[in-house]
Amino acid sequence: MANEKRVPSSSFLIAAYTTPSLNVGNEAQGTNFPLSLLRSLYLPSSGHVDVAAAHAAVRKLPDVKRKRILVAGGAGFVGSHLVDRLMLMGYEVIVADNLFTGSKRNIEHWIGHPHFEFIRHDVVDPLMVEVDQIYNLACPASPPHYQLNPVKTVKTSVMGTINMLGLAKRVKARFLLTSTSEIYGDPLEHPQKESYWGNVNPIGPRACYDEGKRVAETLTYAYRQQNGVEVRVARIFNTFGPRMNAADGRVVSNFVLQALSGKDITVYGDGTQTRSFQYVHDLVDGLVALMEGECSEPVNLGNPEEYTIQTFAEIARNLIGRESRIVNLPATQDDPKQRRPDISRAKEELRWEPRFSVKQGIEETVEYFRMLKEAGYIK
Ligand SMILES: O=c1ccn([C@@H]2O[C@H](COP(=O)(O)OP(=O)(O)O[C@H]3OC[C@@H](O)[C@H](O)[C@H]3O)[C@@H](O)[C@H]2O)c(=O)[nH]1
Repeated sequence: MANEKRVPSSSFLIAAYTTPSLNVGNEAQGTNFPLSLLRSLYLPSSGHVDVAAAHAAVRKLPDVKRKRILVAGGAGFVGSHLVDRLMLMGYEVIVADNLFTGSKRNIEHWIGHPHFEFIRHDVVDPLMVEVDQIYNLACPASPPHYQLNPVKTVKTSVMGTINMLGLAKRVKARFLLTSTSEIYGDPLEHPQKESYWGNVNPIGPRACYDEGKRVAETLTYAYRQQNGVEVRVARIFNTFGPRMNAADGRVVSNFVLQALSGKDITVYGDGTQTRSFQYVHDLVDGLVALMEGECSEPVNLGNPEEYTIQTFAEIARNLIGRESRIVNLPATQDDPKQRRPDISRAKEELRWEPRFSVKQGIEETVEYFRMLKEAGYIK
């Protein structure tokens, strides 16, 4: 693969990109693939690519095992990585996405594949398709994006989840909700276990997302109880990686892009707030393990490696090796002060835990954004 021959400038990156044997996923769960194969789906290549002629090879499954899977929000950052994995595993995948924060570019390498279908669709409207499983990832997830139109964010979480659950009920599909660590709000318990009920300001600027996802969880268990729908709930902690929207506004893409351009690295507040960051391929492993497994309780999916935002800014600057200054801007309202998942349930029930360190993930992400810049996709 072309990118493995490149010699990136930082010694960290050299180590990461000359390890061709690195795999993602879990062999027993069929999610295992070489990292180099996944990279080939998101690292830009030079020149023009005939996408229809360039589909990656997918596993051949017998008809009875080839599930039909709907991924709502499948053109987004996490959704598109999930789609890659499900396609490579040999399933038939339908992506429904309104392309509000998602992008066709994230899935264009599957367009024209006989196992793949894209529907431009907003989940606030009902959808009827025959499927065996539904992953509901449809919702803006970055704070600046979800706060842009808070009413729409609530509608997407609530009506979108009702529509997807209604579909699951009608076609007897298993349903997975991607919930969030944000349902714990500004947590008074640390680290956060699934049994913690949270500390959410119901009328603050984050409420449209936090409360929207809390109602989505309520709806999920109500459909289970009332209609016998098979449900799964993932509470996703901060996730980063290739295909984050460059204008996303979340901390990892902001810091990496700022450091790559030699601009100021913007820490909101005093930087003592903490987050725990997981690399996107680990999350995808966890989502598939949850969907395929037997656990119907909510499950935290995150990497317990916790950093203050100030330290994280220093890591970004040191890793990328530019002369960026770290500057402190005003804190945002209701910003959670600490966040770290307790992942005992995921370990026990799904046999899942993150395999990428934050450092490895950041190296991969830096390389991704560096290549996007070099290819002229972003400034
Ligand atoms: O440029 C920036 C961006 C962000 N930050 C800070 O970095 C921390 C993380 O902020 P992010 O915007 O990346 O993400 P948050 O943790 O606030 O919310 C996230 O939570 C979990 C997921 O469900 C969602 O992806 C998102 O809502 C916050 O303390 C934020 O104030 C900066 O200091 N500078």
